[in-house]
Amino acid sequence: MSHATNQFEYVSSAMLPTRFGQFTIHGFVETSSQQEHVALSYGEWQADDVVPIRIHSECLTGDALFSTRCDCGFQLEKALQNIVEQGKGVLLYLRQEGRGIGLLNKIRAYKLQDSGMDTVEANEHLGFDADLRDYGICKLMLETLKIDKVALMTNNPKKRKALENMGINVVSRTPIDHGLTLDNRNYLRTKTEKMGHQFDPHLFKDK
Ligand SMILES: Nc1nc2c(ncn2[C@@H]2O[C@H](COP(=O)(O)OP(=O)(O)OP(=O)(O)O)[C@@H](O)[C@H]2O)c(=O)[nH]1
Ligand SMILES: [Zn+2]
Repeated sequence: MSHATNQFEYVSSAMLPTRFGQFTIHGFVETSSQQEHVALSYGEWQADDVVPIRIHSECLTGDALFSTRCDCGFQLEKALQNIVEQGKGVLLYLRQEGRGIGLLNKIRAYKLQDSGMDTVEANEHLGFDADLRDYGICKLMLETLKIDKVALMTNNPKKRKALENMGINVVSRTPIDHGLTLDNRNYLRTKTEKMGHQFDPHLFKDK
């Protein structure tokens, strides 16, 4: 089965047992760039159901290498747990490393942050906007999985807006504020103050 749209294509699905439960992995490709993306689904739903989803942007360091410099790994784990606890849901795992600047540029940006810049200043110093991500593929992913209405796990209002602009019905938003560490406190504070992320400001009160 192959489902083509302008830019994205569904490729194939297979079972994916995980530490959290039995998921199915669905592969998609962005035809112009050949960038590969995946969605992990769990459980079953009817066409009219509100399905919990998490849109997660790739972070090799946080997702796979146990970094505490950001909150990504913690959020990824929590999202999969939440989905299993709710009995159904989908993780859309988008390969937009470093908010779209790529892994090696993220390492360059980290180096600048090591010498005092914040995450936004570092991106700008390298000549990038603070956030280059595109959520267009989510539409095909959700269509392929027969989902119209979603309960979105995020702290980032831009993701909600991106989905709504594509005609997806975002019925609710749940915060996913897990993974505050001493190493990422300033980073999370910058996301809240400069990028509009909806973290509880009390999290950053000086200890
Ligand atoms: N350019 C850059 N990217 C980063 C940095 N730290 C984490 N990232 C990337 O940021 C992306 C995750 O974005 P976040 O801003 O943490 O969170 P979000 O996905 O917008 O929002 P939530 O849904 O609330 O998690 C991943 O692709 C990470 O690789 C950094 O300092 N610089
Ligand atoms: Zn990260």
